[in-house]
Amino acid sequence: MSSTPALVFEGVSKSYGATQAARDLDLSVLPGEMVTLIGPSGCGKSTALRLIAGLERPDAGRILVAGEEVAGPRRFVNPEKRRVGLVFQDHALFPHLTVTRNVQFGLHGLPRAERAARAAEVLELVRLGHLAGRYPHELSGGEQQRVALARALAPRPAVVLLDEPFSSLDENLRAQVRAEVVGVLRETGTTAIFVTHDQTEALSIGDRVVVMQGGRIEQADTPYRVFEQPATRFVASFMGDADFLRAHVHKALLTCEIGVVSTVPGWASADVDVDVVLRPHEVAITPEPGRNGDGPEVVDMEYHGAFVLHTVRLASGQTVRSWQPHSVRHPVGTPVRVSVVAGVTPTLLVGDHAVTAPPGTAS
Ligand SMILES: Nc1ncnc2c1ncn2[C@@H]1O[C@H](COP(=O)(O)OP(=O)(O)OP(=O)(O)O)[C@@H](O)[C@H]1O
Repeated sequence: MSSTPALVFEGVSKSYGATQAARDLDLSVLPGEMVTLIGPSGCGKSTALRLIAGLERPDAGRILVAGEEVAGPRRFVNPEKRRVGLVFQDHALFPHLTVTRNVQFGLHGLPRAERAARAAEVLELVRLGHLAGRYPHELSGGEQQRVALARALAPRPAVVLLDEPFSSLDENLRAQVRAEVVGVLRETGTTAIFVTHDQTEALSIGDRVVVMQGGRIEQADTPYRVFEQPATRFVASFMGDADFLRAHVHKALLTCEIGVVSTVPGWASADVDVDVVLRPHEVAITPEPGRNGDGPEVVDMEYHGAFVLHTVRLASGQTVRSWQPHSVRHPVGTPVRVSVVAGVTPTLLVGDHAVTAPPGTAS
């Protein structure tokens, strides 16, 4: 496999009037890599896709697809000339064309026999060969999405862009179609950029997750690091539930309102205030029946089926959340002791940024 990146963004910016939809984006995507793009509404995900597809021109920076500059200060390659395939949320199939003709649509440069052969090949790949003669309205939503994928793959693009491809499908179908689409992309070693609103989807299908906010990339990292070592306060709160407690590190011990949280190796000479990020699965609670005085107390219990989310109010008034297995249900009002699950190394923040070394030293 070539080591030339399938896609490169170099300092790419794009504004619409006063709105900076993409700010100085840098990203390099390897061939075969699957990248998920996530962030709140309006953070610039679609703009990033539109820039790659050539539906927008960057104001600054360069974009390369498979080593070829497709957008830059002196160059702009039209969408149809880029080696980029598109799959949208609403499938965007031509209603008056059969499945085969829809798939052949992107292959106009080829001789007729080759077009037919390639369309048949990609329809087999998405396991829809038997439905080649049908029209889009004769297909289920999941089948339509597989046709859209076949059409995007037919011209052998260097990158396939998928803009919320599963969001119009109902929840049960979504998991199945997602598995099929991801399977085909993996099987064919296709480089793919997925835009999604769904944190679990972003973490489960991405080799890398790119978290955006306000037109910027906050973190581009493996799913594990994005979740377990968020780079910023925003990433910590956006990718999963998180509570933030004021804390202090002294003599390499991290303490906060709930007591000693963990040791912080390498911080022996530090004496600093930080915020500690606690996720509900990292917080343990133990009932203290009959305890007197003010202390942590369950103020909410939400049953989620396999797990029960307990919200606990600490003496300071701040709340933390704790996931418990489904059989553990501490009713509202239960006095509890709160601690951090053994072995957890929580993320520490100074201001809005995660720190791995005491402030003022090289991290
Ligand atoms: N054609 C346009 N003209 C003016 N402003 C635009 C245009 N397209 C996007 N924007 C603005 O640019 C910002 C980024 O929009 P974009 O569609 O990229 O966000 P998004 O992350 O894809 O949002 P969503 O998740 O809601 O689809 C938003 O503030 C949006 O209002």
